[in-house]
Amino acid sequence: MRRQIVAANWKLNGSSELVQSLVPRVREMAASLDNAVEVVIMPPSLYVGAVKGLLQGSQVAVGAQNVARWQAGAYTGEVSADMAADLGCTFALVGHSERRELFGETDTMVAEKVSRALESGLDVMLCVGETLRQREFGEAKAVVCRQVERALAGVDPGRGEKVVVAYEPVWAIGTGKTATAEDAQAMHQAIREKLSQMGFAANEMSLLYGGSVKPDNAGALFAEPDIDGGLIGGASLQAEDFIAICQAVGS
Ligand SMILES: O=C(CO)COP(=O)(O)O
Repeated sequence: MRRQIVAANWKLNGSSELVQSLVPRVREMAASLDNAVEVVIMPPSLYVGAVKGLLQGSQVAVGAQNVARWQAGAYTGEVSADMAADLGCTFALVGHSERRELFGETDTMVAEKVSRALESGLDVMLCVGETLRQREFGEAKAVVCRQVERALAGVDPGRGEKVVVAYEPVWAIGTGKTATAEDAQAMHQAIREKLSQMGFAANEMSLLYGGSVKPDNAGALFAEPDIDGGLIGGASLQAEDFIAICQAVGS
């Protein structure tokens, strides 16, 4: 059974005040959702404990936006997958394009982080996506499939249920430009084929779309057969918008 998931990536946004005002509203509205969507909040790691505390007894999950390549040691400023799991996270976002571009994360580092997250019992939300230039050169599918292959090369294909892939075209993130539902579907299909070639039970795996998802475009994206939910940046900071996007799954 393919999971339907909508995840909030707060990125470097938030405060104690935002946690206190937003999380209870998401919790309340998630409880009244009439679909089976899994809702995940991924705040900056310093707020994970506070967010988790406000979600006790709720089905809304918490995730880490990033984990270290190491589980412990002299790595100042890092947060490990073990620590995220210890604080009640059930997901780790790995390989976001902002991490790849701004923090120099290579496919090798992404693969190491995938391994650490799985070792810690977390579900991995692996982000992949092409730049505008790569798309214009007709390389989008090759780039994305290579990212999938390299990130998951060390993962036992029998563990596919622990892996979610989020396709986020770099040119659509925070720009207001969304991939058309048809283009996104075509890429999701290519990702599923790649996963299948790698030996994963690809039809059982959940593939999310991210990049300027808003309440007014979520329905069309989620109606596509290979798009199982979304990874939401800006719109996840507004309770109404985020919940409207959650409601668009399966509707
Ligand atoms: O990067 C994203 C989620 O991880 C998408 O961000 P936006 O929804 O702000 O475009």
